[in-house]
Order: sequence, then structure tokens, then C-alpha cells
Amino acid sequence: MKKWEIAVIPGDGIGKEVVPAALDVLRAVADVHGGMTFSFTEFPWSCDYYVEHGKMMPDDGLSILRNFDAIFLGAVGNPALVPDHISLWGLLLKIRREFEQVINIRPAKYFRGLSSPLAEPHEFDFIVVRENSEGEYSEVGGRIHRGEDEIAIQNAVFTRKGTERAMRYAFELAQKRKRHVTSATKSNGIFHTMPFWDEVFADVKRDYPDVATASYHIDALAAFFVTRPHMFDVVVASNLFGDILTDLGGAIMGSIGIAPAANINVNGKYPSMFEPVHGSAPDIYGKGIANPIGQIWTAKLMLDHFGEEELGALLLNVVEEVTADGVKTPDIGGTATTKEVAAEICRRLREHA
Ligand SMILES: NC(=O)c1ccc[n+]([C@@H]2O[C@H](COP(=O)([O-])OP(=O)(O)OC[C@H]3O[C@@H](n4cnc5c(N)ncnc54)[C@H](O)[C@@H]3O)[C@@H](O)[C@H]2O)c1
Ligand SMILES: O=C(O)C[C@@H](O)C(=O)O
Ligand SMILES: [K+]
Ligand SMILES: [Mn+2]
Repeated sequence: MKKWEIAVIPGDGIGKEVVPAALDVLRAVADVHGGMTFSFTEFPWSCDYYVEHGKMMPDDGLSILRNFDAIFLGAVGNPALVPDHISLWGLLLKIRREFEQVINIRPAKYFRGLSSPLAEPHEFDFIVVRENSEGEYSEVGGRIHRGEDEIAIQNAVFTRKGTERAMRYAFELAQKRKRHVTSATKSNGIFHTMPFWDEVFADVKRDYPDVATASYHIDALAAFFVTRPHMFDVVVASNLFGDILTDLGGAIMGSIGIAPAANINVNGKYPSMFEPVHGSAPDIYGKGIANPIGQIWTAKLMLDHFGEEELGALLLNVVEEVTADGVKTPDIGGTATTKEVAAEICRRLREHA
């Protein structure tokens, strides 16, 4: 019997609702498999934890997480208790960086049973490869003076290694898909880092002559996500551009509540982390109506990561069937609760046991 050791961090807000729902689904997945179990170890690290301990996670938090096969996370952030940059950098970004989860994979596709806000969504199916370790997200910079003379400086950091790594990952992914990579740039307005990004892209693409490419400035690209999302296969983007594009990816599917993400450690030194694209949604927390699909699809990405692609495909198929049959939370036009959606997915999964 194969046993996967999973560190579970529900985090804040609706993370505490969608994570338990997705764990139930993973238990059902294990039953379907028959030869596999999950051991879930839960950690209460969150903004509530911060209020009590003055930090988002204990000092030895990372060494505890290190021994797990994967980390399954909900969402981090409760601005009523802790400023967002403190909570994010103290937990989510800390894990991404210290565990060298340098790539963030974020798929979006035309999803059965959902009405996209696009008039003609066609059958789009793309993956954004978000550089996850550097770029616009950096602690380099500072603030001086106060008042009228106040200055804030934030430096973006683009290394050749990090940039190339994200691009190569995108090209190799495209080779297993429709052989097309789009680069998200902004080399007209961003004077140093984005021309550099374009140069590295030009260098890297020479190594993949079987993959077609396109490059668009991020503003135009954002519009194309709305007007012609079906033309994309793999999109490679910097940390911030990838962040923004993937909320948009969720939106054109029908709700940001269904979009999944995988923070991948590519060198095998540390566990990878699986979490939905969305945050803690304080506006709906506590009502029991958060859409669990983003968290459940994230579980599918974890199954893929473990080499259980067949089970992953079955899981996503069942989720789409349940959606198409109208068992949906309010964000996608239904009346079901988080728990009802998860229970229906579990019930249908067990029919495959
Ligand atoms: N990876 C993360 O953990 C992550 C991601 C984004 C935001 N955040 C944090 O979450 C907090 C709230 O941020 P925000 O409001 O900008 O983004 P958000 O993603 O939490 O919410 C944006 C909107 O989408 C809706 N939404 C999100 N997930 C949903 C779901 N599963 N079902 C139904 N509706 C859903 C919310 O109700 C809200 O209207 C902040 O503290 C922010 O820093 C964390
Ligand atoms: O990376 C971030 O900015 C946090 C959150 O918005 C995310 O997309 O994971
Ligand atoms: K999240
Ligand atoms: Mn985001």
C-alpha cells in the first residue's frame, strides 16, 4: 500500500472551508485506487496563528514541512488581522522561495457545465507557466523619508537562470501539448528587465524548433485572453504578469473559485505545494458557499505530480460531470453549498471503486 504524507495548511478564510472538502475528495480518490492512502497532517499556520504567536509559522516550520511528500494549502490572508504583505511573505511566499518552488503551473480551460462570461468562449485550454521565485516580487528596495518627500523603491530581479528555467519548462510542457508557447512581455515600457526577458526568450526558443512561438505585450495579451483565449497553449510569464493573467484565466472559465495552481520544486530537493489560485475571500467566508473546485482541481494536479495521471483525469472528469449536472455553488450560478458539491463528487467517484 503506497502512503503519501501530505502537510495540510488550510490557512485563512475560505481556505478553512475548501481544504476539508478537498481532503474528503482525496480520501474518495484513494478508495477508488485501492492501493494508495493519504496521511494528512494539519498545521494551523495562518493570520490567527500570527495574532497568537507574532509570526505566521513557527521558526522550525520549514524543517517540519520538508519531510512531507507535498504541501496542500488553501489560502493565506486576513487583512483585518494582519497586513497582506506580512501574511503572504511570512508563509506562502516563504515556502515558495525557501523550497525553491520556482515554477507555478496554472491551467485554465473551457469547463463543462459552466457559463463563461465570454460571449464566444470556444474550447480554450491553456496553461500559464508563472515564474515563481523572483521578478517583480522582491524584497529589494526600501522607503525613506516621510510625508511630502517620501520615496518608495521596489526593484524587480530577473536572473538569466530563473528566466531561462521558466521558459524551458514552458517549452517542454508545450512539446507534450499543442507545441505553442506565448511569451508575456512589456519590453516597450519596462526598460531593462523586459528587453532582457525577450532576449532570453529568443535564445531559448532556438533550442525548440518544433515549438511555435508568439510574444505579446502584457496589456494586449490580457485583452486576447478575453477576445481569443482559444489561440493559447502554453503562456510563460513573469511572477506578477502570471499572477494577474491567472485570475483572468479563472474569470473566463466562469469563476476564479475553480482555478488551480501547482508550485513546483523542479530540483527534487523539497516538496512541491498545491493550492488554488484564489485567496481567502473574506467577503464570503463563513457562509459555506465557497466553490471547492479550485481546491479539488489542485488535488488533481497533486495526483499528476505523484504520477497518478489516470486518477487525476478521472477526478477532473467527475468534477466536470457534477458541474454539468448543476450541482454548483452560487459563484457559478448554483445553489449548492461547499459541502454538497464535495459530497456529490465523492459519491460519484466511489461509483468507480
Ligand atoms: N494564494 C493565496 O493564498 C492568495 C491568493 C490571492 C489572494 N490572497 C489573499 O486573500 C485575501 C483576499 O484577497 P482578494 O479578495 O484580492 O482575492 P480572493 O481570491 O480571495 O477573492 C476575490 C473574489 O473572488 C471570490 N472568490 C475567490 N475564491 C472563491 C471561491 N472558491 N468560491 C467563490 N468565490 C470565490 C471572492 O469572494 C472575491 O469576491 C487577501 O488577504 C489576499 O492577500 C491569497
Ligand atoms: O502570488 C501572489 O501574489 C499571491 C496570490 O495572489 C497568488 O496568486 O498566489
Ligand atoms: K491560494
Ligand atoms: Mn494571485
